[in-house]
Amino acid sequence: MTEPSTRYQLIVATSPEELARQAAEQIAAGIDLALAERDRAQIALSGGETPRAAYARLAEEHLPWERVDVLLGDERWVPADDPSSNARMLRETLLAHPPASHARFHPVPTDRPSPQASAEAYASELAVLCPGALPRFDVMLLGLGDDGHTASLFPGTAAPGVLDRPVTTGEGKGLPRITLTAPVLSAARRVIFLVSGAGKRQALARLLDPVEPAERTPARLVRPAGVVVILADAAAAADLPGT
Ligand SMILES: O=C(O)[C@H](O)[C@@H](O)[C@H](O)[C@H](O)COP(=O)(O)O
Repeated sequence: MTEPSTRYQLIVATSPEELARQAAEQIAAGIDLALAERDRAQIALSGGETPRAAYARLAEEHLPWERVDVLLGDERWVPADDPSSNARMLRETLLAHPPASHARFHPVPTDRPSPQASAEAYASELAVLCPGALPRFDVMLLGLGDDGHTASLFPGTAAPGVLDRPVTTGEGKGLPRITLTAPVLSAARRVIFLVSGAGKRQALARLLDPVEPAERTPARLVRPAGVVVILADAAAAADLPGT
């Protein structure tokens, strides 16, 4: 039986400021929905460069941030103060000032003796924060690499094929990594891809192509029950029909 096809909602922003605003609004809406039903919300955010402006914009949202658990969808296995650390990027943007700095941040523990030990420690923390067979995040913000990866599920590596645990190790762009696995990305209540730049044009077109194999574009492994929101700028969306 073929998988039911994932439904995508594409929103094309006409400026970097609008892209950041749209992303902040989508994340804030997911948090609001969660907090209307439960005491706390858990969000998983992407690393890389694209989301910086969105996180700076999100930091201004007046939400009950003390009720929000902020985590990362993936992390480079580097010290917390390393320039390539996603945790460092979050501390410089979203978590730099109130009100968002009142959120409870759970960085991937990259201070363990090995990536595997860090992955196990992160999985243990997840089991407490999101109890149940599979951690279910309220919001999952994902980036898209020009090679079709998302989080640290890189094509040609083992990580995209790890389906029996919530966290695994991987490698990408020359760095060892810790990443949530495809089942966790897909279990999220609200999945948002944030994609910017002409360099992502082919990867975005492949992500939206129903016959694109996930082996070549691991971002296609993200198959939530609900609609996947794709926030893109005009440069990334240029090849898409109707844009
Ligand atoms: O740790 C990471 O590198 C990210 O989580 C990764 O999945 C990122 O979202 C994409 O590589 C896009 O990165 P840019 O936004 O820098 O293009």
